[in-house]
Amino acid sequence: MELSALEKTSILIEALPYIREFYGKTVVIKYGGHAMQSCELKRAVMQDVVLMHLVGMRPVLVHGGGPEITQMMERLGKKPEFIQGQRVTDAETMEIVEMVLVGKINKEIVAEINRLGGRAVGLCGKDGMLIEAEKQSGDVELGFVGQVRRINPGIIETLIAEGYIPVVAPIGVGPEGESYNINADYVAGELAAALKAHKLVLLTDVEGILADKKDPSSLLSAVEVTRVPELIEAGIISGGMIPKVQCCIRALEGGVARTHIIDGRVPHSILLEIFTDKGIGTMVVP
Ligand SMILES: Nc1ncnc2c1ncn2[C@@H]1O[C@H](COP(=O)(O)OP(=O)(O)O)[C@@H](O)[C@H]1O
Ligand SMILES: CC(=O)N[C@@H](CCC(=O)OP(=O)(O)O)C(=O)O
Repeated sequence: MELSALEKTSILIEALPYIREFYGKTVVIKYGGHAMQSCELKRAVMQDVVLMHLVGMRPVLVHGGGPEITQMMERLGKKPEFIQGQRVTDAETMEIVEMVLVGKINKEIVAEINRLGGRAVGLCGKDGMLIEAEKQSGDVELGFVGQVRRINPGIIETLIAEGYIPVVAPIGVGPEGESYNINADYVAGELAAALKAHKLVLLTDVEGILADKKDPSSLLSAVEVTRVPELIEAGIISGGMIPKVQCCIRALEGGVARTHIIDGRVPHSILLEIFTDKGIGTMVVP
């Protein structure tokens, strides 16, 4: 469908209030591996990020890449294993995780944003000591799975101030310089809190939080933080959705104004979320 010049102009004018609302505001976007399915979708996400930046927002992208890590492990003859949604990460797996996330996916995203006219810089938690981490505590032994000890957002703030779009791979650095594999959702929540972001948007492969996982029409458009424990207890929120809500809660506690879980399979879903009244997906609210 080709739009007329007048239609294009009116779309821009309708976006004005939203551009004004978000001008100069930091928006952290978590781009999950399951929403990286096709080249077209990847490009649409990068276009959204470039456009946000061009109209004066300050997007920061945190990416995952779980399915690609799994594929690479299988190619190298290793069997991926997950406990409570987290990858069991021995030393060899840690090397693979770092190669795939930092060496491959991070650089692909940076190259695509730059090709589209943005100026992206790729980082992992080791750069500027961005993500200080430690071995995850708990009953289960997950090897080099880490938890965030401290975010040092200085390097991100410097890049934003200089007009760059930071792209962050979720690898943390330990006291001895060792690498830790951290779920990208947790990194996004902690980073949004440390940056006092205006908004956190998590892109995933479902419509949002569903009351019935098999029924997309059961989408919960808003979920209050106080309801989350009972939803987890009842098995309504499970698996990969648990880190996502936890990450939203962490961000809200850290002063982030709005947190959203939206469908990354819908082209330009970030723009639909930001530039329309409708709102899509689930908003996690205090
Ligand atoms: N209540 C729920 N509503 C929607 N999805 C849910 C729910 N509970 C668990 N899930 C699962 O969470 C998954 C999203 O998490 P995950 O696979 O880790 O995505 P990503 O790669 O985007 O981080 C969904 O595909 C779905 O299987
Ligand atoms: C500890 C842990 O599980 N880390 C994740 C890191 C990548 C990630 O979070 O990717 P998605 O956002 O695509 O799920 C992993 O190894 O798969």
